[in-house]
Amino acid sequence: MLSQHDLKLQAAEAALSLIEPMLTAEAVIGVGTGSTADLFIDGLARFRGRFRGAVASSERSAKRLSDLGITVLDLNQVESMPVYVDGADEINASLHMIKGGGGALTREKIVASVAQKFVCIADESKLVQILGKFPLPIEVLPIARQAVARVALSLGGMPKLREGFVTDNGNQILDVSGLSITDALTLEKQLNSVPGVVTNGLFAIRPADVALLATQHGIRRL
Ligand SMILES: O=C(CO)[C@H](O)[C@H](O)COP(=O)(O)O
Repeated sequence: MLSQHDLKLQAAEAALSLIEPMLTAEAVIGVGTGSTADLFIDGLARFRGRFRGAVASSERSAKRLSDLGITVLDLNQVESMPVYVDGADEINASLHMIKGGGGALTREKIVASVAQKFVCIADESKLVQILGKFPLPIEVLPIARQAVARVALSLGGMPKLREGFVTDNGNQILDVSGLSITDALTLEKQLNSVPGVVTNGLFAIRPADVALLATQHGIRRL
């Protein structure tokens, strides 16, 4: 029986096999945040020198990349990226996701938006029919915390401030539980239109292109 760590490693290795042909001297790889992304970063170090560098979606991933000798580029230095690889907290069959369990949702969304392909890596437990069991993170400007919380309540959610947590952008996170998200695209747009919301953790406007989900019997590709 494979542990969750083994499954995450399996997904990370599957992504490395998928992206290996994209590693050229000019290629910049977009790299996500979280325990599965960490395993991807560790494996990416094997290919150091075969690609230009990486753009990270968090300070944490940037440090891990540079500690392993991978060049970390600022997104402003990069025009295009063949691929962005990241984990998810939940993913559905439409490849819509909830992300931001690690608090890096805004930079994740920005880096993913520049990449040609978004590869989601996760263990199969992240696959759900309906998004929303995992509390939806919303990054908010501190001044807007209560105002955004009231909007979340009006939508049927239960917002909770992520205590003692500050994002890489200096903002706060509300984790909203109790939402049954049947139309992720509409909710993503609706929440992003609330003043003070930096972004929310729904990835439906820009879903994944491929999901590599590790199971006890190998990789399931969606
Ligand atoms: O969105 C994220 C971080 O903001 C992560 O991708 C998500 O939380 C999954 O993390 P893990 O790979 O540790 O399960």
